[in-house]
Amino acid sequence: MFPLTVAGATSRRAGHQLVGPVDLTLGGEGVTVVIGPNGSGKTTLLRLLHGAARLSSGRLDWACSTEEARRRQAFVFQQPVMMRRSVLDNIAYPLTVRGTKRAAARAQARVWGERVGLGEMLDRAAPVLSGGERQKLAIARALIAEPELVFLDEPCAALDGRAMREIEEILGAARANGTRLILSTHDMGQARRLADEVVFLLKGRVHERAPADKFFNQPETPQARAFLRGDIVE
Ligand SMILES: Nc1ncnc2c1ncn2[C@@H]1O[C@H](COP(=O)(O)OP(=O)(O)OP(=O)(O)O)[C@@H](O)[C@H]1O
Repeated sequence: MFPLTVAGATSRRAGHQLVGPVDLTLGGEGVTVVIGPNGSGKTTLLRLLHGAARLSSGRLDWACSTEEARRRQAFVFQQPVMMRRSVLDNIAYPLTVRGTKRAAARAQARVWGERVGLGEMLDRAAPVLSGGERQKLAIARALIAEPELVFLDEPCAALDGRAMREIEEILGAARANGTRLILSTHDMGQARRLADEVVFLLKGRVHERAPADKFFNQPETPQARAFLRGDIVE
């Protein structure tokens, strides 16, 4: 499915350009972390790449058909939606909608639930989970169908250090397993820990893109330097 080639992509709403034009080529390996100030377009860009937001102009070309690419990717939303069923059934859901028999889907969900540290909670109702537990559920549910690419929009927003560390470990294991990850974060510590490369957005456009080492040690633009210092960048 890779590379994904994005050319002149824009997203407009009610006459306002939210994102773009964006030109990017994304290869099939590693972790891309999208950073930028509030409102710079991180969520919109991830949704555009995933096909969950409409392209107003420009192109988005996968190496395979768009339908095939959609089947091979998953998206973890900032506030994951939980069905009013057990944790186990929520994790199993992507398999059951793909036609896997219920018992097999639940057996596989048990494996993934344990892998993300929810082994003790599989029979609980999903809506009562804490924020960190919900994120773990959402990640297990995203990974269970073994997608090649997973988008995560602020996967650790409002989580404490321990929950963040656990989720980063899960993402590290997915990366080591060959899963391509594209995620947004406000947390520069997390960006440094996870990123192979950084895409820095400003006003809906890619302001700077670089390998993580280069971006964090020698950012090219004054805006990226200011952002990394924690200054207000608009
Ligand atoms: N459905 C929408 N209709 C109109 N404007 C929108 C819509 N969704 C997002 N926007 C606007 O588009 C811009 C980019 O928003 P987006 O949520 O992508 O930014 P972000 O970088 O993810 O922000 P944050 O860091 O605050 O989550 C913002 O100005 C936002 O107000």
